[in-house]
Amino acid sequence: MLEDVKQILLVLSGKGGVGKSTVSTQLALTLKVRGYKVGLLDIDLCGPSVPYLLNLESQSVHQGPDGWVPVYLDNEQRLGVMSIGFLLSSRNDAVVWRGPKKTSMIKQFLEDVYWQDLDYLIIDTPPGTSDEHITVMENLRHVPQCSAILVTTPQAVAIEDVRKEITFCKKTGISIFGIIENMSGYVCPECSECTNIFSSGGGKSLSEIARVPFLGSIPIDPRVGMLAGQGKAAVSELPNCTTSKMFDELVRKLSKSPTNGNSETSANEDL
Ligand SMILES: Nc1ncnc2c1ncn2[C@@H]1O[C@H](COP(=O)(O)OP(=O)(O)OP(=O)(O)O)[C@@H](O)[C@H]1O
Repeated sequence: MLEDVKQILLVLSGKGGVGKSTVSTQLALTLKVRGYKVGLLDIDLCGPSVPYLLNLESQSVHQGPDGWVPVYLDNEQRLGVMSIGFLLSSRNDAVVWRGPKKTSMIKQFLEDVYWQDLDYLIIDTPPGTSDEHITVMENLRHVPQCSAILVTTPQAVAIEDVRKEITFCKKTGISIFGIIENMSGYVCPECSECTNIFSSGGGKSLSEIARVPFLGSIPIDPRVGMLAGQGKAAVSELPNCTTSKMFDELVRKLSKSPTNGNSETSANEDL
């Protein structure tokens, strides 16, 4: 079924809490708003946040004749979502599984969801390089239309972790579409002035050293934070903010790159 997907994007980060799920959901929502058919697969088995971010927590998936039917955001059925969160009876339930069970769940997510024809499948991953990553990378490394978007924040420790993620992609043979720096400065909701709280520019510098495309910066914007849990696209609700412009630009870059970023071949091997 993944053969029917035109482009697959793995959203990765070295550290937790850097905004990976926010980037995954806003990218999926932007693609939907701009007319594409999108799937969003949340493979964070221990902390699935996509059902909450898209206000789909009360939904559940069901088995159809062709596989699991994803949960759709609305009746248009242009954004389908799959997450372990839909299989748990309550948000407070914990998944306490050893590696082999996690591996088998991820394989089912990759093989048994009936996505139908998708323009884009976005895969939101847990932080780091865990069992879930290794399984997903093993299954997707030979899929030519798959590439990775790395999310970091400007702090040195997050940049160091994304450096490891670049090495991980190279070792597993996944091409890198580019790096996004999230929480790059704070936008005051009163005057829209941007203040660099954690500094900024680390993601761009790393992209230059690693010879990986830099896709843009997203500031800390409380209005974007408030969209979490509503399932609303920043490009529709806040069309003039920096975040919306970054996502629209990213969608433009993706549409120009029908298969992948081809950046893996030119990425710096000496990180
Ligand atoms: N640019 C931003 N402006 C304001 N708030 C943001 C921004 N990016 C993320 N947030 C907020 O930061 C919190 C963490 O974001 P998110 O859940 O996307 O991170 P994550 O990297 O996916 O975390 P985890 O490691 O738990 O999966 C959320 O409350 C989210 O709304």
